[in-house]
Amino acid sequence: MNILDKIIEHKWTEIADRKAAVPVEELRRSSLYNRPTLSFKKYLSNPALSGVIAEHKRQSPSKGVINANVDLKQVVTGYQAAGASACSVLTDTKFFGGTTEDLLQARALIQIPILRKDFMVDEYQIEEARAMGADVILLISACLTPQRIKELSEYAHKLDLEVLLEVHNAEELEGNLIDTVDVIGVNNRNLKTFDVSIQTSIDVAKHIPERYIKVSESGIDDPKTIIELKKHGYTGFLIGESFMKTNDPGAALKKLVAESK
Ligand SMILES: O=P(O)(O)OC[C@@H](O)[C@@H](O)c1c[nH]c2ccccc12
Repeated sequence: MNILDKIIEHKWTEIADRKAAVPVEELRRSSLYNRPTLSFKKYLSNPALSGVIAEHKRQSPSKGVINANVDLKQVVTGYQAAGASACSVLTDTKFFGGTTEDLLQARALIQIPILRKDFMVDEYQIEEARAMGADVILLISACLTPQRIKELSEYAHKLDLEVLLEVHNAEELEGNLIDTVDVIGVNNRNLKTFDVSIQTSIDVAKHIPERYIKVSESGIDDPKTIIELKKHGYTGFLIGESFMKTNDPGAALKKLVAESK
């Protein structure tokens, strides 16, 4: 079993436990559930912002512990102050060391869109994302059928959440270009093997229709890479590790953005 299969297998157990602990009606009663959401697309296309979706990530299955002493407040407020277009917060606990509490805390601290970064396979998780104060969810093509991507993204839209569709190749893109998907992200990291190559974004770029904002995800740590990706039409950059491994992630973002202009 590859790592993605293991994560998804565990997700179903986690979802069953969470549904039993907190019924969906209770999620819908939470104070953040009806807040007006922020448009991820709008923030990503604001030229006054950097295009960076800056990620809060303590650990990952591929890198182990990235930063054991992170202070979430310093990280997310630093990202916002440095011009992040949005913030991505990992909420998966078992594999990434994130929590629901992380997203709730981030929501209370920043005013830019927040992506709930998790492995979404069930509508209940979208309800949770709404109740946590997220604005956008991630749907990963590598672990969903086109039919499920359609259903989950329509569900997200009904709750006023936008959708970042993650693909890793042109085949995954095909059949998933539906109206309720808002932004296309190309993951440079293969979630089954952990291989990282920026070439993935370059290869897939030409298959993405013009109407979508293009985001390149993972393994970005160098201004030259951003400059190269921009040439291929990318205006969004999802970056975690290279910021999180420093003791001042906001400053690292500011430096990378300044150098890639
Ligand atoms: O830390 P990096 O290499 O900058 O990558 C960030 C982000 O792209 C990565 O965390 C990610 C992209 N897609 C995912 C899906 C699940 C978990 C994590 C991810």
